[in-house]
Amino acid sequence: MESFRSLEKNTRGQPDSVVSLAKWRILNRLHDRNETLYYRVLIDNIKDFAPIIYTPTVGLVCQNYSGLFRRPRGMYFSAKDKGEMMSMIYNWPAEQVDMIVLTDGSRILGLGDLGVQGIGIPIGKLDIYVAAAGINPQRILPVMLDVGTNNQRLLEDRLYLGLRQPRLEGEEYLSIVDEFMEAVHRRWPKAIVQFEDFQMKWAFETLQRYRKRFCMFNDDIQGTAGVALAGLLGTVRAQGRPLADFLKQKIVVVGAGSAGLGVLTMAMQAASRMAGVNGTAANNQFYLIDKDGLVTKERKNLDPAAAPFAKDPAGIDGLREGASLIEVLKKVKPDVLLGLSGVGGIFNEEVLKAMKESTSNRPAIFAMSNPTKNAECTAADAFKYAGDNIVFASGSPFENVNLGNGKVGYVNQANNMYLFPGIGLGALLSGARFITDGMLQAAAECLASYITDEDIQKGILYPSTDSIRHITAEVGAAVLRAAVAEDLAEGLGEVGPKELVHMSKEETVEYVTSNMWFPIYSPLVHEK
Ligand SMILES: NC(=O)c1ccc[n+]([C@@H]2O[C@H](COP(=O)([O-])OP(=O)(O)OC[C@H]3O[C@@H](n4cnc5c(N)ncnc54)[C@H](O)[C@@H]3O)[C@@H](O)[C@H]2O)c1
Ligand SMILES: O=C(O)C[C@H](O)C(=O)O
Ligand SMILES: [Mg+2]
Repeated sequence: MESFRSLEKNTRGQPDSVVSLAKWRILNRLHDRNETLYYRVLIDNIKDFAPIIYTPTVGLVCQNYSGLFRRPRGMYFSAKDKGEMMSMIYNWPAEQVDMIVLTDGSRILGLGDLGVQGIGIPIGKLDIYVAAAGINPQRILPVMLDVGTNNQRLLEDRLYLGLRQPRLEGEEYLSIVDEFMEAVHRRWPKAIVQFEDFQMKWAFETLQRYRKRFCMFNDDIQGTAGVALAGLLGTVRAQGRPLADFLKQKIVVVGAGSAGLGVLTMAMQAASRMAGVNGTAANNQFYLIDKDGLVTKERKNLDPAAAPFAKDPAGIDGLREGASLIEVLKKVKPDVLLGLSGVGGIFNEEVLKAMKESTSNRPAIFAMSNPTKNAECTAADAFKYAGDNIVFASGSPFENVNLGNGKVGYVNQANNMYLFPGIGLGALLSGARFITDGMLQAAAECLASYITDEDIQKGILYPSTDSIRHITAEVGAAVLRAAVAEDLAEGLGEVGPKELVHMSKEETVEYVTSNMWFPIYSPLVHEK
C-alpha cells in the first residue's frame, strides 16, 4: 500500500493512462507474487482498486495486453486445439473449478475486437468473483477462446499473442465453443460458465444454445439487465412515485446490442408482470434507437431480438423509421434515457438539454457504456445540462458532482458487477443444472430492494461498492432461494435439496456467507 500511495504522489500531473497502467502493474505483480495478500488488499480497498483491476483500467490493459504480458494467467483454447480440448481441460492442475469466465475477445467493453488481448476481462471479472462472492481463487478459471481476430492492427502487431487469422464464422466457430463446453461439463459438471464480451450475434446464439444444457449465463445480456432494471425501479422511487408507476415510465434505450436488448427484454417482462398482461401489450413505453436511429417495424432486416420493441410508425405521431435521438427526445420527453451504445459523448449538450424538458419531475440518465471514454456523457455534463435534480448512473465510475451550495449530484455506478457475482455464487450453491429467468429476476429484485428510501431520495440507486460482499451474499441467497422455489436446487456437497428447502431467508444468507472464501494465510505447521 505504501508503494501504491507513493506512486500516486510521484506521478501527479502525468497522463491518466500512464498512472492507471502503473497502478495496475503494482497490483498485477502482487497478484503473481502472493495471491493471499493480493486478494486481502483487494477486498479491503475494493472501492479504490476495482477501477484498476476492473472497469475502466482493465480496458486499457486489454488494449495493450501483448506488450504488458509477462506470464500467462488462465487458459487459452485456440482453433488449432480442436479435438484436444478434453485433454487440455483434464490437464488443468486444480482438482475442482467452480467459476469460469469465458470470452472470445470479439467485443471487449466498448473497445471492439481485441482478440486474445481480451483475456484481461475474464481475469478482472474473476477477481471480482473472489473479492465479492468469496469464490476460492484456486477454483476459478479465466478462459480465452482464440478463434482469430478481425482487428487488422493486431494482426500486424509483431507482439500480438493470438492466432493471426480472421475470426472463424458459422458452424466452424460454434463447433469450437461446443467442444469447450462439453469438455468443461465432463470434468466439472457443477461449474458455472459466464459468457462475457462476445459480439452480439454470438452472445444471443450461444445463450440460446446452451442455457438449457449447461449452468451458464451471459453477463452482458442478463447481468446488465438485472442491474439496469434495479436502477429503473429505483428511479420510480426517487421520483416519489409508487412502484406500479413503472408502467407509466417512458424509456428511451440507445443501443440495440446484447446489453440494450437484454435490458429491454427484462424491463418488459417486469412491466408485464406488474400489469398482468402479455409482453407485447406493454411495449408502448419503450423506444429503441440504434446506429440507424429509431427502430420501427419498417426497419429492413429487423433483428428478431429487437422486433418486440420496434415501433409502429403509424402509431407515433411524426416519428418516422430512423428518427434521430434528438427528434425522439423532443417528441417523447421521456422519463429515462439509457445508453448502451458504446459511443462516447453521444449524450451531448443538445441531448442533455432535451432531457431537461422531460415531463418527469426527476428525469434519469444512464450512461452505461464502458470504459469511461465510451460513456455516453460525463456525470458533470449530465448535471450541468440536464439539471440538478436528475438521477444519474454510469457504467464506469465518476466522482460525485459538486452542485454548489452544499448540494451533491450523486453518481451511481450501474455496472453488472452488482449482480454477476451473486448470480454465479447462488447458482453454484444451489447445484441447479441451469439458470432460469426466475433466478435472474430474484437477483434483480434483491438489488432493487437493497437501497433505503432515504438514500433513494438523494438519488442513490445502488449501494456503495464497499459493501459488495454483503450485497453479493444477499443476491446469492435470493438466487439460491429462487432455484429452490422452482424445484431445481440439487445442492452442493453435503448440503442437499432437503437442507436447502428448510432454510429460512436469514439462514440462506448465513449459509451463503459461510461459503465465502476469505484470504488468510494457511498455517504451514498444523498445531494439534
Ligand atoms: N454498465 C454495464 O454493466 C454494461 C454491461 C454490458 C455492456 N456495457 C457496455 O455497453 C456497450 C454496448 O455493449 P453491447 O454488448 O450491447 O454492444 P453491441 O455491439 O452488441 O451493441 C451496440 C449497439 O449500439 C448501437 N450504436 C452504435 N453506434 C450508435 C450511435 N451512434 N447511436 C445509437 N446507437 C448506436 C449499435 O447499432 C448496436 O445496436 C459497451 O460499451 C459495453 O461496455 C455496459
Ligand atoms: O465489464 C464491465 O465493466 C461491464 C460490462 O460487462 C461491459 O461489457 O461493459
Ligand atoms: Mg461485459
